[in-house]
Amino acid sequence: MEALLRWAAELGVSDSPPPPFPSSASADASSSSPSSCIGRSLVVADFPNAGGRSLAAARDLRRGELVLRVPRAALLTSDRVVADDPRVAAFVSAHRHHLSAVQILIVCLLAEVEKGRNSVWYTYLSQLPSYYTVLATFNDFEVEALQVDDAIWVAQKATSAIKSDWEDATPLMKELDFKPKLLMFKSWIWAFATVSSRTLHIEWDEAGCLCPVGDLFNYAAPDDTSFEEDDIPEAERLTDGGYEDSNAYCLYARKNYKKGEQVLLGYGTYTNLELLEHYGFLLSENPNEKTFIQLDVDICSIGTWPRDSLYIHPNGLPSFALLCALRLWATPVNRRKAVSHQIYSGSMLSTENEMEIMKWLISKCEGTLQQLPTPVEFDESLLVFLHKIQNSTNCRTDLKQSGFEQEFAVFLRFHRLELDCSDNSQFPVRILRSLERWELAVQWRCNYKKTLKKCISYCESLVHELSLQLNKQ
Ligand SMILES: C[S@@+](CC[C@H](N)C(=O)[O-])C[C@H]1O[C@@H](n2cnc3c(N)ncnc32)[C@H](O)[C@@H]1O
Repeated sequence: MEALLRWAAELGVSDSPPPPFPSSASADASSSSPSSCIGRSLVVADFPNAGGRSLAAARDLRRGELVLRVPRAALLTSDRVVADDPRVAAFVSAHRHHLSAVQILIVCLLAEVEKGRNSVWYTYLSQLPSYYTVLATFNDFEVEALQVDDAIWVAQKATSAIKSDWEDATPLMKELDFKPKLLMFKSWIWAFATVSSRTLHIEWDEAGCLCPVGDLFNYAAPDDTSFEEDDIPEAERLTDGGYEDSNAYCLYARKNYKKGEQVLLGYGTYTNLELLEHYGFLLSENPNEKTFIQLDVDICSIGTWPRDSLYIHPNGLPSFALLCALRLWATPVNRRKAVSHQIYSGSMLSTENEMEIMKWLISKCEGTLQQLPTPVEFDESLLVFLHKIQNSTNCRTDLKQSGFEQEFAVFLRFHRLELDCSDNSQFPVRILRSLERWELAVQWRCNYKKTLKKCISYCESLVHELSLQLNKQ
């Protein structure tokens, strides 16, 4: 890490704003060491329960302060790799018409990996994670563990899209004479996940750029109230950053931070499945989470609401659009036109109509939960077990006590492995990584089921209230 921070300093990456007057230059020079690009506003720190390696405030930071500036010379982009290497340029240009911007960036990244120590990006590349947990890395066992059809479909689609991207780009990589290891799908997935989880947006390339040091910020959901944005007028809201006229990527503090606190970026508003797909993690509390249930086509097509607006919020409440669609759907066909203004304004139509849709939602959520192979309580205990077994020094005993011997036997069979923990030996690395992804899948489905349960409770209490009202009438 020190080597990366030194290398980045040489390229002009800095966490201190450029001095406003020449006289302050000496003060700046004394506070930020040339051996590191950070230290004045940020330090590298580990947050084991909040994303691992990241950047923390080196001092109290004020909302809106520039915390990191990464000049264009330090950004790894396709055009930079191509400009530095005429051979790569020639081959890429011959294939550009049939490859996407992301495929080209992946090939450029792998071309730099291929160069090893001869790459100008070697110091940066050496600090990249050696593996990822994005959905496309999930094997069949881990995908099945998601249990919910929609999520399984998203995972399978992600893998097949990446596979077809890899197949399309393979002739170019062969022309570039990549080593057999770098031609493998595994290497492509690694490079894809690097690009997917670490690039920042730039205007001139839709694949984005890899931003050394700037890619060490972990994520917080953008409308997290900790960002203190609620009472700021839209026009004054601060963005996390972007590429600016000053020819540098500039990143700003979105809230006040105390010294030592983790400084977070809002990469965008993602559901947990999207976070898992693009970044390989999920949030136990995600304000942007959307829980979708299977809806008949007559509900989906009843109004003008897009399908992705018909969902359940993390607190169990149906989305505005879902509520409106159900109210309209539960109205007799010949009355629908007459009530449409009420529907679109979001008003309840009648106690009976509201009771009917609440009861429908209860039975839909109950039916969905019943069809899933395991109840939420089982998933919760499985999560405790999976967490424990990954850090276990005595897995045979831990396994016996857990009651998950059967599930674990299926897992081991999938990996064609015999359990041998008699000598307290650790699991092989590939098994530990699979356990990590299995845990993520169970975490995802557990959150899904909890939301459906919350929806049932919410609807039940509303039905109760409404029936009291009906009795009074
Ligand atoms: C841009 S990188 C951030 C730096 C990264 N932690 C590292 O060590 O290089 C994004 C990755 O960090 C991890 N990450 C970011 N925010 C996270 C969070 N809130 N919870 C868990 N993991 C997170 C995920 O693995 C994600 O793909």
